[in-house]
Amino acid sequence: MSTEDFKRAAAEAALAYVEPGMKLGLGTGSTAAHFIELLGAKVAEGLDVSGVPTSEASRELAERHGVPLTTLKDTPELDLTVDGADEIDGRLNLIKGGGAALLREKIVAFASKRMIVIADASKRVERLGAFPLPIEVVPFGKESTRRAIERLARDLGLGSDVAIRRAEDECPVVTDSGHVILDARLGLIDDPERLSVELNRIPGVVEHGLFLRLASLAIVADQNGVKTIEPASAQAEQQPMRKTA
Ligand SMILES: O=C(CO)[C@H](O)[C@H](O)COP(=O)(O)O
Repeated sequence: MSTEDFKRAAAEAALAYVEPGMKLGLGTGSTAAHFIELLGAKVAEGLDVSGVPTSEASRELAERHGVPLTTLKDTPELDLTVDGADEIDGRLNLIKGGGAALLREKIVAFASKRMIVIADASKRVERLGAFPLPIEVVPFGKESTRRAIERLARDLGLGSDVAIRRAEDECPVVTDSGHVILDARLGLIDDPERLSVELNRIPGVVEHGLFLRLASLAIVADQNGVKTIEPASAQAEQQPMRKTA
C-alpha cells in the first residue's frame, strides 16, 4: 500500500464522525482532498451536511464532488472540522500550512466544536519542528517581518533560517487571502506555546502554522491499519478505531 492509500484510509475513517445535519469545516491538502471526495460520495447517497472550505482549491473540489457549501458568514459556528497536517505531536499539537491555507484553516478549526486531524502515520513526531513552520505575513514589510522572525528565533535559541516561499516561477506564493508565506526552519521546538505567543506579537504576522490544542482526535494510517489518537492518553494510541455507525 502507498502513502496515498494511508491518507485515504484515514480520511475514510473520519467519515464515521460525520452525522446528518452537521456543519463541517473542510480542510486543505491531499489528505483533506480524499475526505472531501469521500464525503461527496456520502452526500450522493443522501447524507445531509454542508461545509465551509478552507481554501479556494477545497472549494472547487467540494463543488466538483457535490458537497453543499456554506460560509462562516452564514454559518459562524461549525460542528466538526476534518483537516490534514504536516506534523502531529503526542498532544495533537500540529504544524500546518504546507499548502499555504493555514489562516483559513485555523479560523475554521477555531470556529468548530471539534477538529479531527487525518494523516498518514509519517506525520507523527515526538516534537514539532522538523517541518519548516509556515508563517503567513502581510506583503507590506515582508522583509522586515522576516528579519524580525529570525531575530526572535535566535533569541529563543532556535534555528533562524526564514525564507519567503516561492512558486516554480520564483514569484512569492500568494495565499487565498492575499498574503505571503514565510517558511521558518527553526529546528525542534521545545516550547510551542511561547513561540506562538511571540510570533503573534510581531507586526505583519497574520497567523502561523502552530495549531495548539485545536485538534481533539487524530486518525492516522499506515501498513498496520488505522489508529485513533487522543491527546490526553498515550494508551489511546493502541486502541482500535471507533466503530462506524
Ligand atoms: O496544512 C495544510 C495546508 O495548508 C495541509 O493540511 C498540510 O500541508 C497536509 O497536507 P497533505 O495532506 O497534502 O500532506
